[in-house]
Amino acid sequence: MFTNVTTSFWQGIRKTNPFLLSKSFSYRMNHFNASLVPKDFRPFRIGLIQLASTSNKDENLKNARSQISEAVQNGSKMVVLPECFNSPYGNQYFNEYAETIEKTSPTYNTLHSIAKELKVYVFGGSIPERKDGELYNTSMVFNPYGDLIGIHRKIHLFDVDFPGKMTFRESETLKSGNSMTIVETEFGKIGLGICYDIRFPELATVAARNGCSMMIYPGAFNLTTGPLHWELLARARAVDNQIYVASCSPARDVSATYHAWGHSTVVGPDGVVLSTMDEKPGIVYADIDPEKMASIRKSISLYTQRRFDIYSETKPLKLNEN
Ligand SMILES: NC(=O)CC(=O)C(=O)O
Repeated sequence: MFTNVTTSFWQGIRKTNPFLLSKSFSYRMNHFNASLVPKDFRPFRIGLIQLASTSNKDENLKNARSQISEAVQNGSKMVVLPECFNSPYGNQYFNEYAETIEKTSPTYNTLHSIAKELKVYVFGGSIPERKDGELYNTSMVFNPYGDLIGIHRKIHLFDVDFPGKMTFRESETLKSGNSMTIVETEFGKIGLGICYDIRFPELATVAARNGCSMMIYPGAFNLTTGPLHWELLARARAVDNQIYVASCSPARDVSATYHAWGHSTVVGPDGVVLSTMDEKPGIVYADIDPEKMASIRKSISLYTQRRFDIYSETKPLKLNEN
């Protein structure tokens, strides 16, 4: 009843103000809890491309194009590719496959043209990037006009040691990025991290406090860390911040030197897995809905209950030196 009265009041006003005829305005007017979500957040479908990456870059780029095309035909307005989607993942490959980020480079050129032709936001997984004599693990984001609207260089490098199981030291070949990345889209602001970045909750929290409705993480966990933490971390970042989280992995290739976990996943702002899959090639779809975020934020009001007076100051942990 209350909603009807409000709606007819605004319908009268809209006749006199063209701005109020905008899609954006009517979406917000019809959504009772819109004040609980970032003001630019709109509904859309996302498609995570769990690509079967090989050692053949041209083949990977062709395959990415055909999978993105399928995702767009199925209604995706935003697509995500996996970490190192156009090369094998490993220190021994980064230098050979690295590209500079410029219009003539094969991956830039392909992602730019896919985005433009298919009119879709492309979160281009990541590639080994060469810049000023250094190598980075870098993600490019293109809007539906084909413009490059974001570059994220993996901040936290994957240096881990599980004795007898797996050891990986990205820092042997890569340099770490030095800045956070938030891209502005017509569906709202999206924060971007690459794989190991998901383990650092501050990144997602700062992005969420800066108006991001979603974090996207191209990633390639493995058969040791995947079953342990892949889903847990995506759900944790979502529930901590009451935002959407999407993690996009390559499909598993048991003939490669690194075996990706797969299981690309989208988690809702309530921490529940919305959509996921196994380790094979495929596409994970999810409908991203501001109303769902408003609903969980209304039920559990973390945003008004935080006690910054108690814990706003954070300092690095001091460990014993010996
Ligand atoms: N590959 C990564 O960067 C991270 C990973 O596999 C993990 O954190 O586990």
